[in-house]
Amino acid sequence: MNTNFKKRTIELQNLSIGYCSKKNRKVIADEMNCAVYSGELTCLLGANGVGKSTLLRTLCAFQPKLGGNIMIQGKDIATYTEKDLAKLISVVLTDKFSIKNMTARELIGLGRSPYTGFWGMLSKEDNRIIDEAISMVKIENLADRLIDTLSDGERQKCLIAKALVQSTPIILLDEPTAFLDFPSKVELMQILHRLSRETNKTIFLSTHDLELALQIADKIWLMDRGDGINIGTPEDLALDGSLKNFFAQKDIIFDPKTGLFRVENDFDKEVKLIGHGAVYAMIRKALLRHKILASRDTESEYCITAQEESFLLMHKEQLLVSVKTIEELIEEVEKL
Ligand SMILES: Nc1ncnc2c1ncn2[C@@H]1O[C@H](COP(=O)(O)OP(=O)(O)OP(=O)(O)O)[C@@H](O)[C@H]1O
Repeated sequence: MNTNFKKRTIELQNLSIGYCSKKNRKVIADEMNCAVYSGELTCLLGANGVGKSTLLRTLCAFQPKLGGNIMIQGKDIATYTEKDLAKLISVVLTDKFSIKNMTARELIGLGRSPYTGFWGMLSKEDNRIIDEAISMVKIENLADRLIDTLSDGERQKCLIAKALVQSTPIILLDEPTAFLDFPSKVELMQILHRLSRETNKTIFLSTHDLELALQIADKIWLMDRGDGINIGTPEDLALDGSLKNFFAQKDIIFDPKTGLFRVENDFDKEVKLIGHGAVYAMIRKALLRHKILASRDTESEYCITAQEESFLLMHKEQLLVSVKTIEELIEEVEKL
């Protein structure tokens, strides 16, 4: 992809975000200087309460900034009218809402209102765009259902389709994968990634689905209360140690070799494991979960040999037992 094509569509200049009441000024994050680019899927990661939703709400002007500037396509956000902004930025937030007597298709159709006016009739072209979004998010079966009869995940998909029909160059989403089952999470992230590539849209979303974000996002924003915002490709952040430090927590290890997180178990038994491929990896994984370290490098009197159709448990040279499943193997090793 031609990188010149990427533009700084959202720019944070010395931005300070938070909440202000008559008595109180609560700064959530400040001195933010960074940009979100078009043609990229950018994922915002951070602990609960760090300010991800606050940042997203501030970037779409749903709540006032405390200081600094937000530039959208090179112009201060304050200079846009509400109507202009609706043609520039579509937003999916996490706020719960209740709508009676409206079908999913009608709700999605509201995404066209910047072009039709709220009560405006949908044109043939509007309906084509709505059909396209419904098929992109794969909710054809929900289109005629009433919104308040849908599950949280189904509703979330409708809101995403509504954002898509708004046909804006920028889409902001607050935890869009939160209510989705795993295949739907993967599918949605892939749709958003593809959309950013194919249509050069700027897509910026917050998520707690770390592994998915690390695999699919072009850029990651790590938001931290103390260290501010650290930005890079998932791979740069892995190599420079940022991810490791960011998630440094007891029992969670970021493995830069695989680029994945793993749960670090203490173990209280060690067994030598001979085998290879998926069987080796699965036995090792299952035993680790049971606090038993098993690897080819382990020194132990006990040894498991993974064969084609059975697993042999040996003590020195003597066969103790031969079993067929990992479940049986775990039972036997736990007896040692
Ligand atoms: N209306 C409000 N007034 C004052 N403080 C608020 C308000 N809304 C949120 N906060 C506080 O601002 C901080 C950031 O909240 P925010 O919802 O942005 O975090 P988040 O990173 O999105 O968290 P999560 O991952 O749990 O959704 C939190 O400490 C929260 O309690």
